[in-house]
Amino acid sequence: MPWIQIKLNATAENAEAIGDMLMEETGALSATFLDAQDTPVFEPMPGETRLWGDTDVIGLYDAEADMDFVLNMLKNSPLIAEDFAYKIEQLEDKDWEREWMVNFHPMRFGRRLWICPSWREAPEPNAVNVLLDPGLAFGTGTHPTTSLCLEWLDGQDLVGKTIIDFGCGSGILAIAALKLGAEKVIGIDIDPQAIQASRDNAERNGVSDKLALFLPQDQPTDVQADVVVANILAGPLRELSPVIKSLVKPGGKLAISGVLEIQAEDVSTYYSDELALDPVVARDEWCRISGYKA
Ligand SMILES: C[S@@+](CC[C@H](N)C(=O)[O-])C[C@H]1O[C@@H](n2cnc3c(N)ncnc32)[C@H](O)[C@@H]1O
Repeated sequence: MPWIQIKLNATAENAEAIGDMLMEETGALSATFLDAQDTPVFEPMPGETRLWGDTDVIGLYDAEADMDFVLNMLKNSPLIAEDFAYKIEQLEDKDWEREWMVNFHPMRFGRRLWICPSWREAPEPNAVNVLLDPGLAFGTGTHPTTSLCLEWLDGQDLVGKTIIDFGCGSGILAIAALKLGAEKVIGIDIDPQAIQASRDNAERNGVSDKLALFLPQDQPTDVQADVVVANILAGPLRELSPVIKSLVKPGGKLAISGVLEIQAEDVSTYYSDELALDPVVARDEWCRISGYKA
């Protein structure tokens, strides 16, 4: 079925009310919010909607909808100025949630490791290939923080090691570690969709028996690993630093990412008391902090 959409500009204060109005009073099938200025909002919690100061609201209708009626309702709404700017567009029918798949290609990280979309052919069948479908979870390798972690993992000797992937998302780092020879990985994530995506991807790669997945409240206590990776954000990395450091065995290694380059010095201070830190590695505006626990 083709669709028709109307896009109008709003603010963080009135965007949600306009979205509700489009759905409740004008018959929109969905209302979505788009940053009008391309300002990044990093990782909302599951179920949380964070809006930008300058937000576009998009109402989606089926192609038969009477857009004159919709416009009339909008013009008479106290939420919207009478001379508001809008754009109406016809959309082709697509699987929108999966649209990003078109641009997801096999990518190499470090020397040995390839991340390949599960629906494409692996270009180097003899390489260490991770077949991935992130589903609705974060982690395809295209984000600099993921690529920094993948390259770091590729540079480690993981054979026979135990790994903890804190904030596992699609399971990309956990599965890469297993394919690089790790004996066992524990993946932890606050998002049940991430746990599901990690489980599906582990199965796809034939490593489910070596990957244990937990929501944080269920994670085993008193575990330690040879290698810990945590690609979350500066806030949780600061807050959870005592926990994350305690997960690293003496003699083990840690890599954290999800940190902006300008936050690196500050975040490092939360880890430098227990780990000998390597030089920070940056890519675009992001970076990786890694270290060794004596
Ligand atoms: C940036 S993604 C990283 C995904 C994947 N590991 C990668 O490197 O691409 C961060 C993941 O951490 C999870 N996360 C955020 N805060 C967390 C917390 N406090 N405990 C566990 N997981 C968390 C998010 O749900 C998300 O799946």
